[in-house]
Amino acid sequence: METIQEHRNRANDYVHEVYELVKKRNPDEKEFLQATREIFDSLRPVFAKHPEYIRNGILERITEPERIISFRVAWEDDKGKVHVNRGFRVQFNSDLGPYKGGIRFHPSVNNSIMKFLAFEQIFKNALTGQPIGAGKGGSDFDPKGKSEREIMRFTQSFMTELSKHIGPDVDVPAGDIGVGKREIGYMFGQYNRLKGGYEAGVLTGKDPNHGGSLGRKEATGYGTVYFVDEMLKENGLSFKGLKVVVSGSGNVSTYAIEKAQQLGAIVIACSDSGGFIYDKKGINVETIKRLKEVENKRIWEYTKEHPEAEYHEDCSRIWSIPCDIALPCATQNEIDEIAAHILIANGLKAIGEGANMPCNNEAINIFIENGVLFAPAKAANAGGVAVSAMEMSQNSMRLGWTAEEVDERLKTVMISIYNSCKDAAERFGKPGNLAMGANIAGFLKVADAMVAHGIR
Ligand SMILES: NC(=O)C1=CN([C@@H]2O[C@H](COP(=O)(O)OP(=O)(O)OC[C@H]3O[C@@H](n4cnc5c(N)ncnc54)[C@H](O)[C@@H]3O)[C@@H](O)[C@H]2O)C=CC1
Ligand SMILES: O=C(O)CCC(=O)C(=O)O
Repeated sequence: METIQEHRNRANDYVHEVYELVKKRNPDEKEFLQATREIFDSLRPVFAKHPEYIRNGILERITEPERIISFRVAWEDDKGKVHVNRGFRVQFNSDLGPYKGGIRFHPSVNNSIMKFLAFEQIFKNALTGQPIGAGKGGSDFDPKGKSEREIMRFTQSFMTELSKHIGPDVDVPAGDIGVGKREIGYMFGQYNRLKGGYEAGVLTGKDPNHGGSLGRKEATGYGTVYFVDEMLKENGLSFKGLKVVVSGSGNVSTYAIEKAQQLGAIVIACSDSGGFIYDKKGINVETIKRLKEVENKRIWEYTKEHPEAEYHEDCSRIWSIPCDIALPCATQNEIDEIAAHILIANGLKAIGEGANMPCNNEAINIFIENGVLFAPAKAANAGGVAVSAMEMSQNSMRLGWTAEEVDERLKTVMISIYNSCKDAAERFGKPGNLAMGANIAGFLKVADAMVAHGIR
């Protein structure tokens, strides 16, 4: 009989050994290594209790994508000049369903960023309880400054290659940074043109007037706020009257601002990659929607209509504004240890990750050690992909649910994810640590499926 200590030692050795292997195999992929490190640190108690996962090589397998597709995307600009970008789709894990995850168009896109995003998606998608595997894709194409027609031509060229690798039961992409319902519309049109039919379930995040689900646009931001609200309630707090800072002003940020305001919060700041606005009376979210969704303008233009608001360059300084709740909803690694210390010194009570991996691992530890309520991305931003899975269901059934019905289902999913994280954290000896709870609860679901499906 092995002692508990022997189980622990074996689990630690296993985690250490596999992490070294992952590092050796992916030496230059810093975002991917950051994401795997964060998961690995949470899973030690799981391997101490479940040696069968060690026997089945789950960590070795779950950190290697099932498939990575990388391809050339050539397109012509309005002046007839030819450009070449690189396209990616990382099909990471299909043990729970078809690969599912967004497409990002941003100049920073590379193998490491695609892999970290697809890896995070494994655990997030498992937490939703819906039958979806994990993937992510994108291109280093920069949509900034491109004309409508250039975006259409690029997107069609991107889909011409991607279409060979996706399908409603194979891989179902959606939007992410730089990809909204316009780009999804062009991709959907091109996919169906190439296939010679109409496969509604091949993409989600479509326009609700053309095969999409009501409520998908709002789902990630609303879902983040529902999750944080549940966490606040459990700790005797609520959004009412609290000051909130939200980074970004895109899809996730806008609807996080809207829902936080509906719950009584005063949202005092938001940003874009150029800088941030500070409006101490509260941001006018309708102005943000018009500026960003309709007019495609920069955030500083807000101050033209709201002269009481201040604009500051350097978006990273948004975290020096004193607030009770921070909702980072823009991009990865926007909060480091310095920003974390500033937020805490200014009285931060809670943080909800709307973006993927917006806090680095040091910042997460600092928040948790200092008693800040921490809602981790894999759980808190899962509302978007959860409603995407609902869009897939509606497409299969060839019917559409009302916005109220989708919102009710979203709320139920977010509360259920909260409870799964809370229960897993308690069961594995770290009550209240939702980051660890999310990693463990998501992992257990996928690991059991991987054992059941055999070594492959
Ligand atoms: N769209 C979705 O349903 C989901 C998105 N996410 C994540 O949420 C984050 C935001 O995605 P979306 O809102 O869809 O993208 P988006 O393209 O609609 O908006 C991104 C926003 O962030 C701003 N931004 C970019 N870099 C910035 C920086 N360094 N500092 C401040 N602002 C910056 C942009 O100007 C823009 O306002 C990403 O991490 C994405 O992976 C996560 C789950 C689902
Ligand atoms: O809705 C989806 O399929 C993808 C959402 C996504 O990319 C994410 O959760 O990060």
